[in-house]
Amino acid sequence: MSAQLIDGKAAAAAVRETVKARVDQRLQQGLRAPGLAVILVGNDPASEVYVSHKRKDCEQVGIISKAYDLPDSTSQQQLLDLIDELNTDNEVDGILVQLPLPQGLDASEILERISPEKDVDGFHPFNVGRLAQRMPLLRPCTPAGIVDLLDSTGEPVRGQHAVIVGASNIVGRPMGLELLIKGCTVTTCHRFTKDLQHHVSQADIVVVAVGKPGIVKGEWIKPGAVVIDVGINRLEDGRLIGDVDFGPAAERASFITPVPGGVGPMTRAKLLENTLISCETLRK
Ligand SMILES: Nc1nc2c(c(=O)[nH]1)N[C@@H](CN(C=O)c1ccc(C(=O)N[C@@H](CCC(=O)O)C(=O)O)cc1)CN2
Repeated sequence: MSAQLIDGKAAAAAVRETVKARVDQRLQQGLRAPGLAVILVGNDPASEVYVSHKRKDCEQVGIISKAYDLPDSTSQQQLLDLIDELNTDNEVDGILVQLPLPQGLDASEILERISPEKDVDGFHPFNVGRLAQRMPLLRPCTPAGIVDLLDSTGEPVRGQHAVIVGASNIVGRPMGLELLIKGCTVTTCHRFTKDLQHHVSQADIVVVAVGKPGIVKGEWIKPGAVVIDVGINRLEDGRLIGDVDFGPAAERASFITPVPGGVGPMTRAKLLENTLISCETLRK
């Protein structure tokens, strides 16, 4: 492997430390700790793991997390009512609804019900619109974390050709908006893209967020490119792998994120940062 690994765990630890220092300062000033409501509906095993990690992260930095573990049978109206209640709860700065939601629930309607200033996932159309207009307030956590990881390499980002594989609302689309703000020329590939290899092989920066192991082959990577792998795929033997063929890609890339230990930890750290931003600047 010739690429340097981008250490998401270390970067996330640094973000947590900054958030914790600020929370401690608030407490010393007699201010309340930030509060985050974490809503989990159903029993998707991966979501249960992510939510429990998020709750532990909160504890570590002094954010008060309130747990709402709801059954699979929760109705759209019950979830909307809970969000209405949390929107007016003065001790709640952030509301997070873990995705995916069970079938039958309309995630768009639910996410849009969250007050934009409590939307710590940054998924509300208001926050996406702010990002699109280069005036971000609460930024979607995964793309915001990736920007920090790119900056941490010390490589130039402005003027680079970034190719994003995957056009989801959570990652691909806001990633494009973040990279436009950073001054990249952005290409977004998706399920109808005709020649994925052609686009990926042109990229100085490749961000892959599809959820399909091996969708990007190592030999497609332009020598010296920076590779960011957002995919988290669990194999039958329990191992986690990304969307990119890691070994061959690492032979060609200058920097690459590992899975696990790359983008995932930063996604969680950015949630803490957003909760602090909401508490300190948006809800004062
Ligand atoms: N409401 C949200 N739902 C979902 C989001 C999101 O940002 N907001 N993103 C993903 C899942 N996700 C966060 O919720 C997430 C996934 C993975 C990790 C992570 O730390 N991964 C570790 C490995 C963890 C493991 O052992 O399974 C790593 O990559 O090192 C954090 C957050 C979908 N839903």
